[in-house]
Amino acid sequence: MSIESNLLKKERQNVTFSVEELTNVWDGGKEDTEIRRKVVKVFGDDPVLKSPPICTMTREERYTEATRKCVYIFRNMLQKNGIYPGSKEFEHFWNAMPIEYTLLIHMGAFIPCIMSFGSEEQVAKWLPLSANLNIICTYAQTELGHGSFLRGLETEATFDRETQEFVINCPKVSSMKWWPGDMGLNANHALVMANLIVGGKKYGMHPFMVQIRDLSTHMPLPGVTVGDIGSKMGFEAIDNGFLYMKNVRIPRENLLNKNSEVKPDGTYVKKASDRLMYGSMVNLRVNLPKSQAIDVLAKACTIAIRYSAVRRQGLLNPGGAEVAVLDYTLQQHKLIPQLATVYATKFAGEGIIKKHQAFLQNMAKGNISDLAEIHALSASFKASVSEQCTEGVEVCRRACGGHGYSQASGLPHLLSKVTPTCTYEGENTVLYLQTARYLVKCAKEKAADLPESILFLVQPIQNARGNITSLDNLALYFKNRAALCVQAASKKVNQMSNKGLAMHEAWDKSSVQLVHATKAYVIQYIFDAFASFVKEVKCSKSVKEILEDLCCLYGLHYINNCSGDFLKLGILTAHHCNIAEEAEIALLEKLRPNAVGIVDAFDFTDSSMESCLGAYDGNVYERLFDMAKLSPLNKEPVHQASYKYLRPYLLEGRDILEGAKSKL
Ligand SMILES: CCCCC/C=C\C/C=C\C/C=C\C/C=C\CCCC(=O)SCCNC(=O)CCNC(=O)[C@H](O)C(C)(C)COP(=O)(O)OP(=O)(O)OC[C@H]1O[C@@H](n2cnc3c(N)ncnc32)[C@H](O)[C@@H]1OP(=O)(O)O
Ligand SMILES: Cc1cc2nc3c(=O)[nH]c(=O)nc-3n(C[C@H](O)[C@H](O)[C@H](O)COP(=O)(O)OP(=O)(O)OC[C@H]3O[C@@H](n4cnc5c(N)ncnc54)[C@H](O)[C@@H]3O)c2cc1C
Repeated sequence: MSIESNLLKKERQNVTFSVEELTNVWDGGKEDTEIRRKVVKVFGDDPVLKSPPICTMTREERYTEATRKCVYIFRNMLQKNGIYPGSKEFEHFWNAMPIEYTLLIHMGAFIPCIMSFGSEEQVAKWLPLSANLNIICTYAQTELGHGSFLRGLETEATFDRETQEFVINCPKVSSMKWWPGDMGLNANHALVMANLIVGGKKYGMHPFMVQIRDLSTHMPLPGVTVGDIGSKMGFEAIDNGFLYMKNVRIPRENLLNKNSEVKPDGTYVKKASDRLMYGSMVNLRVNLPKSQAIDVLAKACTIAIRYSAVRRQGLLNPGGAEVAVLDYTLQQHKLIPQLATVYATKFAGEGIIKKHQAFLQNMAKGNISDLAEIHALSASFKASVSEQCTEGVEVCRRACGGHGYSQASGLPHLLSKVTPTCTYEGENTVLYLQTARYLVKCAKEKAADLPESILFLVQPIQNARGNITSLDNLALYFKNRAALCVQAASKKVNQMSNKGLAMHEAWDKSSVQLVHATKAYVIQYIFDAFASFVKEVKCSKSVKEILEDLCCLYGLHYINNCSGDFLKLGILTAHHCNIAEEAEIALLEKLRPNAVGIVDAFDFTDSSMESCLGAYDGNVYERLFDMAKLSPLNKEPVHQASYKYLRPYLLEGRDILEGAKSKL
């Protein structure tokens, strides 16, 4: 056994709690752990799902492998293994997915859309076809010229009463659809968001089913120009695409008409609120943070913490042995708070998923009164989590020194996967501003008219009592800060507008404070949700203590990073800030011996991370060497390019050196 493996073994012997029990808490119960492991094993054991490591493949190979595997998974594995939406297996299905996948927009964005925008007949027509991969459909909303400002979208769907068709057109280059996943190569249909025009009148954005490729030849249909947008920062396996449509005709029935309809005579009938058009985005904002950001940070923590426990560099005691870098307080200060972020955002996110499910049940009964609250919450939660996880993964990557820059560490892949979560499904700043709008409105309301999650905004500020680092007091600081920040930002908007600025100008001039206030609001939500979870969870004392420490660390780390805010608002004194700083350092020291145990509890398989630094056995150096040998550049002992371009000068060098030798 290598020295490094031995070090990791010793770390595990020193853990003071049951790793298996923490895994159960993380998964949502013992039964969930069993189900997850069963799903992971079925996928892991299947030889069809084996591929070379992604860092040894070209983009084309990665796209091909991911498509091959995903077609196999969605056609052959899901049903066979009882993995269907609503089942426990489905909840844990992400943990079993290959490291790269395609067809995600088809499965994860289009299918939910057809369910929320389609009438019963339309769902009956399109759902079985798409579930069986008989059609592949992308979600084509963003255009080359517009992504955030949806009222600015330019693609048009004009009703032709004569033929009972819609004519789809992208009037300018900037109007072509750009970015949608699965669109460049795989899709033969697109759910196109286009401006509906009937009898010369514009009715705004509506969803249309548009066939873009021939079903037998897969060739683009007349009027359709479609392709892959090219190499990106990451997502190499995914065919994000462009789609330029010129006079593409679709039948009238292809307007997804659950919420609005165009009758054969051209009458436009609105059946539900326009805002439900945005429902598919709320759905993804609620559901994607876990698999696309939180689990990504959890993997980065697993890699960085295991590696830091075996990487020895420098001395703590002069004259002593070299220490594992995890023993440095500064390394702990980088990495252990990231673990706290993983836990806080995961348990807060579960609360939002439950709230969203309750909203959907009410909506089915015609009640959408909670729409504004769930929109505000999901928008700011997606923004905050994506930001925290992206920053966290980069901290983990840099904490691994030089090896963190190598693809073999798995960290660049994780970083390039988490970074676009700040942009897709709503650019973060734009989403924060949406929530700000809601908060400013709420700040003017009476308590009786507000949902519970927002009541603190209008309630009197309470003073903390007792131990300043207790979870209750930390929760109170976050609430007080959020309330004061929202009130201050609202006040600024009002003052600007009272001075004579138009409302939109007053809003823009206050937008820095508005986004700041929204961040304060969502952090208080996340902290509060995590603290409530920790209080209520049923588990042993030792596991509870780990969770309490992580929760406290999450709060303290955040406060210490922006203590200026708490001081400015009079929530904390300089004395409090000193106590908070020392309390954080003490918690790092306390959690250090359990750090490897806490990441082990995530229970990621080695194959789900493809990391030479983060594998369970800690054999980092052998793995790095083995992976380097697999580099396509090492296929031959002499690479043709170096031979071809360098040889003349090397020969010169040889003659000089050999001449020098003969003179000696
Ligand atoms: C087989 C496995 C599948 C499992 C799937 C499970 C999970 C899925 C997981 C993973 C999926 C994985 C990976 C996904 C990878 C990539 C996906 C990327 C997909 C995309 O990337 S896809 C494009 C998304 N692209 C956007 O995201 C555009 C952002 N841009 C907007 O979203 C709007 O354009 C906005 C908000 C800026 C409009 O701003 P605006 O100021 O112009 O507003 P507007 O006048 O239009 O709205 C007036 C009133 O509507 C309210 N309102 C607005 N939005 C609402 C909403 N959502 N719900 C309820 N109410 C809403 C307002 O609050 C206002 O209310 P009020 O007047 O009362 O204040
Ligand atoms: C990997 C990936 C996958 C994607 N998949 C899909 C998909 O499947 N389907 C799809 O339709 N789209 C998809 N998209 C597109 C994505 O949804 C958009 O890129 C996103 O919504 C942001 O819009 P934008 O690009 O227009 O950014 P812009 O809005 O142009 O943002 C540029 C800058 O302007 C700022 N800004 C914009 N508006 C305001 C404002 N009102 N106030 C202050 N600042 C503002 C932003 O904060 C940002 O800093 C994907 C994108 C990526 C990167």
